[in-house]
Amino acid sequence: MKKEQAVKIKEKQTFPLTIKRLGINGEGVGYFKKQVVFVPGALPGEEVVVEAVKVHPKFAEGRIKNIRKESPFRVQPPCPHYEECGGCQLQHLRYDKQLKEKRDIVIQALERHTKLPTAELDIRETLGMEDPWNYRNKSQFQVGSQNGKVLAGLYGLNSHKLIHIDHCAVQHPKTTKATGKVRKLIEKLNIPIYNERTKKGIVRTIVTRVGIQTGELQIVLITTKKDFPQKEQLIQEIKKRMPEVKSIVQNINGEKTSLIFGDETFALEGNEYIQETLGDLQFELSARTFFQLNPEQTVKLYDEVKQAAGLTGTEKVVDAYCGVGTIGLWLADKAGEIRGMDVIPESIEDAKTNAARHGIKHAKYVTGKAEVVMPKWAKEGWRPDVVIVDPPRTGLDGQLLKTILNVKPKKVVYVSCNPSTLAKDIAVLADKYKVEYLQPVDMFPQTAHVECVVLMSRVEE
Ligand SMILES: C[S@@+](CC[C@H](N)C(=O)[O-])C[C@H]1O[C@@H](n2cnc3c(N)ncnc32)[C@H](O)[C@@H]1O
Repeated sequence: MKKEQAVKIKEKQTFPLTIKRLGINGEGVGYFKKQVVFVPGALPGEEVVVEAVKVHPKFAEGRIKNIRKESPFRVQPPCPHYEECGGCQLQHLRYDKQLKEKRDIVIQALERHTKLPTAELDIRETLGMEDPWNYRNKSQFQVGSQNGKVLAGLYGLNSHKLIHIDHCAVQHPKTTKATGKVRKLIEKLNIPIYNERTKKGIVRTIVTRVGIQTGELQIVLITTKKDFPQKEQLIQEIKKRMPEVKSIVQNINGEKTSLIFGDETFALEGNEYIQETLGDLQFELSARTFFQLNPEQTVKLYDEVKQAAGLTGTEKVVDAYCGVGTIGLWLADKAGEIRGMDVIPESIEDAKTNAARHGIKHAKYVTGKAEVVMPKWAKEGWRPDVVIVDPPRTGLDGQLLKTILNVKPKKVVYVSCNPSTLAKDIAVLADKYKVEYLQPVDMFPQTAHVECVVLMSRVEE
């Protein structure tokens, strides 16, 4: 029998659509004459009229023209920048439903990339927040100027238009307040702002991180050059007006790049780091180091990792992609030995300091790529019992997956911030590792992001 051909949607075509689910980026997903259509802002169960704005060979992107039947879970987004900003994708969905949809996003990724029977898997309810706002401990606001005014904020959704932000619904208010004060000082002192178009000027980005428990603030000025007019004045003014700032740091990025940080970082005033507390542990955080953005949820995430690892006090543990060593140190009282690695040298320095200050002697940290360091340890005959991985969104490198399969740890605990790469990596390990359970954790309420802790145990041979 001849296969039915999908009808091609045309650009600007308008058609009705029933939204079936949310896609990985939080967009509504529906099917029009067998073609998949992604519609930002549309919610499952809604009947919408959409206009096709872009047609690709395998899918189309649509824009809501009107909503014929609204989801009962649709709510008014509280943030005035929500429509144009693009930092959050789900503010228009009631929070308890966000948690359910995030679990569904994980299930969809597993169905797409693995052969696992998702209906039989233990996929737990997403762990959410009591108060899912103002949780982000770090802001990275681009700086721009308009009619002599200095602006600081984020680039708009799919655009290079800078959205000036004074209040952000998911940022901790201390970060936005501090950024606002620094922005005003830069304006007052007439310090040249970097222009994205002409590639001229000095100040590119203001990064502000707060220790939510300690109250300490760090300001990082990312500039194209080391020296600039009124630099000393700016430092003195920040010191005078913002006593809670414990660290003023400069990072130089003179490249024509969209990367935020350059390679050179140094303190201008105070320490190079701030301190933050998680549970009973204290951490030093340098400017370029990764530290979880939502400390309240981080405690839940790390407790889940600890429970999944199920250590008894003797095990050799790898904390791969360790950042400043947080996960390994969280588990240290139950581990025989911990080895961690990260590509950022400052993170490894912080990890060593953090271990030393807690008197943890059985943790060792090295700078390097997980996919290089793990095979080296294996070659030296060091075999871990438990491997914890917490990679960036790109997931695990093929070489690391191979090494895990070769060294045969009893357990792999996978902490993932991207369900697609998580599912692809699970598929590679699936013959030798049984997925015991998946625990989604909501580290980023109001966005489509979902974190997951997965326990996999080695199948007996
Ligand atoms: C999601 S963060 C996790 C950090 C840490 N586990 C935590 O909870 O704070 C990922 C970390 O992986 C590091 N990284 C990126 N690529 C890497 C690689 N190939 N090998 C080792 N570390 C890497 C980054 O510098 C970052 O610190």
